[in-house]
Amino acid sequence: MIKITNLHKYFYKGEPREVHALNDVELVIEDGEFTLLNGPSGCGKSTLLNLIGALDDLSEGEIYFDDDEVSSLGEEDKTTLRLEQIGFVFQAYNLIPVLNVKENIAFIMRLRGFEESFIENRVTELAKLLDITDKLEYLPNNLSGGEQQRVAVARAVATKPKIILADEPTANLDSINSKILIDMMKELNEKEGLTIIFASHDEMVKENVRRVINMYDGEIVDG
Ligand SMILES: Nc1ncnc2c1ncn2[C@@H]1O[C@H](COP(=O)(O)OP(=O)(O)OP(=O)(O)O)[C@@H](O)[C@H]1O
Repeated sequence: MIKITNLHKYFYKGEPREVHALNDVELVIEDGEFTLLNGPSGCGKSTLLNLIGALDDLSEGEIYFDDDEVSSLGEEDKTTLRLEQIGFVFQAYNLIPVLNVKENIAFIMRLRGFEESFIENRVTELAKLLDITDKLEYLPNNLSGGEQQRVAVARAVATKPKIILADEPTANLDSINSKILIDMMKELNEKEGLTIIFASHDEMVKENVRRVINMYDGEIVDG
């Protein structure tokens, strides 16, 4: 469970233009949720996702992963938390261009020292689920955007993290590929019990998630 209490985030753009990007956010996200942070550009979706993912420091408040309060962790523990418990999917795929699809999917598993036999099986399993089995030897540049994003999802879920944070994952995809991606993520959510949190203003995502958290001007309006 993720529990967020009294969360504020300020950015300093040089005095006096201080940005209050998140304003007293209170939120509980249960294990296994398939949830969207929804709202207009600038309302704070990415900021909230980055704080949940321990990619940025909060200004005030607490974010709990079960019993661990994230902001009180040292840098090393935050890195471990990110590596072991969270998978990230970004708008810009962020695949490693010199590694083929198989190596990209295996990347975090290798970083964490997983057994080669586990890695082989997991790559095969995910490639099947995400329909990229015939692309495993390709370099990312030779794939379509939809395929690249599916590789990014496979890489993010490979180590079986508890949570996937997906920031505008469909922003560069057409509607057909967006739907394919969302359906595949839904299947992963159901099959592997992953908690998935999207930040997006894509209607397609909105129509397919189970919970919509509406944000406006740094606040949670409902959801
Ligand atoms: N690094 C930063 N420095 C200064 N201000 C920032 C920074 N990052 C975000 N902001 C500001 O914080 C507010 C929230 O931004 P955020 O990117 O979280 O919104 P968003 O809802 O994700 O928007 P979008 O849908 O356009 O990605 C905005 O006013 C933005 O300009």
